Amino acid sequence: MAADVTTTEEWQALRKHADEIRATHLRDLFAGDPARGERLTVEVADLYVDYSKNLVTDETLGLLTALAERVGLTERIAAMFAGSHINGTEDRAVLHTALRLPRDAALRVDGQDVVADVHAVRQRMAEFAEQVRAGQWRGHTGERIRTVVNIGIGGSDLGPVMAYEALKAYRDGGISCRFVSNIDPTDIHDTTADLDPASTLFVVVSKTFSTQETLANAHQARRWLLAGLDAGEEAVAKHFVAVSTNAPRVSDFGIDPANMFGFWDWVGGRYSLPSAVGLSVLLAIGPARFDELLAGYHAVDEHFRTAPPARNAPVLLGLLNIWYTNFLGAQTHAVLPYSQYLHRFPAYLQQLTMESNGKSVRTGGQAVSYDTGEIFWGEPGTNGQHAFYQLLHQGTRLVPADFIGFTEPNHDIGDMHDLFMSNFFAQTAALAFGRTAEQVAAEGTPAALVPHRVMAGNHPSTTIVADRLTPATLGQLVALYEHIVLTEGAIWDINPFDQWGVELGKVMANQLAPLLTGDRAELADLDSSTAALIRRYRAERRRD
Ligand SMILES: O=P(O)(O)OC[C@H]1O[C@H](O)[C@H](O)[C@@H](O)[C@@H]1O
Repeated sequence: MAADVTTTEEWQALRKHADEIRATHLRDLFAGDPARGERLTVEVADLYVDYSKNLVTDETLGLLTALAERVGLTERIAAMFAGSHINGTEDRAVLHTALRLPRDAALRVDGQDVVADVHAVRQRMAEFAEQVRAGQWRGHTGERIRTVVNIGIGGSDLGPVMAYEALKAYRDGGISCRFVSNIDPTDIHDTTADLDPASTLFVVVSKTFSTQETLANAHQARRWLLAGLDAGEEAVAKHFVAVSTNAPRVSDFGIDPANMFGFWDWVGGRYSLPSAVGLSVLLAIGPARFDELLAGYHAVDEHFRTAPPARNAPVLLGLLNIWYTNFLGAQTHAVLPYSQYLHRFPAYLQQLTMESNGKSVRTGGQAVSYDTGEIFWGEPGTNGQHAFYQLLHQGTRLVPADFIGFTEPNHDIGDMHDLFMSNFFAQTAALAFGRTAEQVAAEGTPAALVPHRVMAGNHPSTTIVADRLTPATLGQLVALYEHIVLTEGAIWDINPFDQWGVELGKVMANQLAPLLTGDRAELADLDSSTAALIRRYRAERRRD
């Protein structure tokens, strides 16, 4: 059993060192090292990562990488790539990296040729997508498919919707996508309201094919389709395909297994975008672009697998997050993409990071004695600037922030992109260096206002820049964050690949459902709050 990480000398050294850093300002760190802004950077594939505006010195980075070595991070990375069952509570390998291995790679896990399996599904997906995009696959009435509705939730929704939105500039082939996730009936109602069933294809995505929300939405979609076409069950085959690991349940639903695209239990839902779960994105952008997305992921996988910790971008960024969470007291982490196309990226990262590392039990079953799981949040710039940046600049909390931007816009209009990016560069500089009382006074500010206009600075950020938002750079960004998650999980000695905490709410919702639908009346065994709420609800719904 591994020792509690807080008892290691590396952790203790970092704790002591944190006191020194608290007394240091980024202004001094930059003044003392004119090359800092170029030195504390790392390039990974097409991403330029500048971590110089973080509250660290070379000593901090040395101590953090020593901590990583102490907990065996390098071995853990190797174990993941090799297909060891590092998801201990479910006794599973963790192999989302295998989804993006090139065709000529070799990986056998538990006796299976994983690369051959992955590429066989990719091939079927590509062929299907080409048929739909070319108008060879048509709906029941002979109409071309124009709209794809992805029905799924959690990892079966957030990855596809994020990537579809991010890659809108690469859409071709005449297919647009919509996404239904919530069991709130307004979601499917509004999403289908103006659609023509004859030209609509539903992609039902569920790893387990047992998720209440997804099944309820899929059943409603089927009713909507058959009513709209005035057709019988035979129409389903041309308008429904499934993505799942569970073939029997897919066929129970009435989808022909020939129209199912599989994946494997070694792909966690929140890591599943590069599997068949990305089918709706593939339908929108085509197989060649989808391959570029996966190649982008793979480039960062290779970097993570082979680069030494001190030059390894996901390792460095993961360790910085540990530094802020466990030594400097940060509670949250802002992610601020300067790209409107990345507007769902923070929501996607919330599941990736918080469902992965929101754990309080170590791999061996002991309770943790330290904070885990950062709280990720954010909005695209510049919208965030006019909303919550005030707190980042002058509030009392430490909020490390990731700024993500692109040199070239997807649509170049006048000087708008230059104006946009001037905000991007200005914000990280303003956060880091602020404005002193002397500077504010020298501008002629009335004395009483000076304290209000002082910007303390010293607010840390990391800047990630790529030339352009492309399928490849999107894959690189996602893989970067996936591996940051693994790095943090290794330091915290938790399993980032299970999600037992989501279960209780699901079980209880299933128990309560008959009380709301009127199939069961007895409220006596409920707590008084829940019983009163349901009594009131039922009275309003006139079920009593
Ligand atoms: O893909 P599904 O099996 O339908 O699961 C959808 C989602 O359900 C859950 O509750 C899990 O917490 C998520 O990790 C998962 O992505």
